[in-house]
Amino acid sequence: MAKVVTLEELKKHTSKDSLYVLLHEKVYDVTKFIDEHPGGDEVILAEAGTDATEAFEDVGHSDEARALLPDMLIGTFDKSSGDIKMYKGLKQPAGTSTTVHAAVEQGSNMMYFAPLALLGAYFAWRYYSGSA
Ligand code: HEM
Repeated sequence: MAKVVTLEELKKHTSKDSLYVLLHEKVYDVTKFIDEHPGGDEVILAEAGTDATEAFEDVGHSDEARALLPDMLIGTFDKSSGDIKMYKGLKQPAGTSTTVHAAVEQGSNMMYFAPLALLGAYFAWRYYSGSA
């Protein structure tokens, strides 16, 4: 029977000596595979202890790549064992991302506006002090 892996256990296997990867709520032991990974070891190590699903899917791994997974399967991830929302790579609930996006966009508008306002103030000051 497949094992249930907790967040705590996942976080214990984050080095090349023992490395677990979390993909689609399943946990894989990639320790033996890491040196053979065509994408290199660093990209997988960067996802250690977190949810690698989005990184894995963004690459568009082939069916051959996916066929390697069952051999490395340890078990399913216990979602109740940690705050899944803290996970990098997991989709935000609908709405949140647009709110965040808008806030970031507003922030960057301010970044343009602030120097322009200062420049305007400087020229206004020059104009008025020059004519006095
Ligand atoms: C543990 C599960 C993984 C397996 C079995 C796996 C397997 C493979 C395989 C077989 C390839 C060759 C291309 C293909 O067939 O799609 C590949 C490429 C690649 N993988 Fe993974 N991979 C895994 C996880 C990851 C993760 C978590 C990342 C993180 C970003 C990643 C990043 C890449 C990249 C960037 C390439 C492209 C390399 C290139 O074309 O230069 N892989 N992977």
